[in-house]
Amino acid sequence: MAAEVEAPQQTHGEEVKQPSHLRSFIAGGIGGTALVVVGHPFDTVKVKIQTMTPGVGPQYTGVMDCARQTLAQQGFRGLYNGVLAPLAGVTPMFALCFFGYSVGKDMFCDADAFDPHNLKLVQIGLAGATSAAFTTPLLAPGERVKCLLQSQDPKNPKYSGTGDAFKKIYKEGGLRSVNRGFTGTFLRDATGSAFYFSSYEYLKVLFTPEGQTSPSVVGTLVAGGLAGMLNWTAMLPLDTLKTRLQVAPEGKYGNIHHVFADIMRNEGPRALFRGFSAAMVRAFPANAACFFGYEGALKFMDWLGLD
Ligand SMILES: CC(=O)O[C@H](CC(=O)[O-])C[N+](C)(C)C
Repeated sequence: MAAEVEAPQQTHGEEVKQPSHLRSFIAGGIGGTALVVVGHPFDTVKVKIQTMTPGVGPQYTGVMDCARQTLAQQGFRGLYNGVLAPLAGVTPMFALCFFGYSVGKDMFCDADAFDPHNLKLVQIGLAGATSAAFTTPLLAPGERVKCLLQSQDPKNPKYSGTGDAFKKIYKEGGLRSVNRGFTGTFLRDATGSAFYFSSYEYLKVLFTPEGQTSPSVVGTLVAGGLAGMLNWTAMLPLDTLKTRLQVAPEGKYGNIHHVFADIMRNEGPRALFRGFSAAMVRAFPANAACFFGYEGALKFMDWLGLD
């Protein structure tokens, strides 16, 4: 059942070598750094548009206008405001995510699961979903605080920053409150990661020219970008449920089923996909960069002769 990690696999006469857990961890961290470096300006634009108040402060007509105004007023640095926090959080999170995927391959993938002529996408998807077990304990409390800070009233903020929010939430409801949305975060990421990794492996094979073992740089970028978009398409409804649960006043909802019932009753299913365009605009370039960084790091470790 378990895939022989690092051992070349005989698949229709072709060798498919999977990176070890350690190499996956390192390359995943580098992929995560690339994701933040490329994705952060898109995130800045998204947050500026989301938080724009009609008639008050700067007004933007759309994504391009917001990017243009920010560049004109603050220069390139303006698009990278606040980049250190995601860099510190996302890099280890992606290292754990790719490590978890590697562990998942051992658990769910047959030795020939990566045979390019017969990819076992369900097995690869299960391996991808496994990554959520590794990232959720780190991510869920971070998401709870991030969502509270992003959604609070800027004129009457309850929290002054990340540390303050952690302290106040803990004081109000202990660890249970800090971890509110844990199950939602796990379900969201397990679903997204199943699509993320299985679609990436599929597209990687699709874009690999006959007789070669890997796609071109453009092939890797397109495969990564599309995998990111599919990840977000699959996870967005769960992301909406998780976020609503995490920012709700104490006692409003018991779990994401209650949030789902409430949304269906009062807003309808479209509300589950709110923020879709903003997520897509960021997803392609950010995840293209992520897989470019990941594959590049693996090649670099090969070149250095590191096992
Ligand atoms: C929510 C999230 O972190 O999605 C990742 C891609 C992205 O755009 O940040 C993918 N994954 C869930 C596999 C970490």
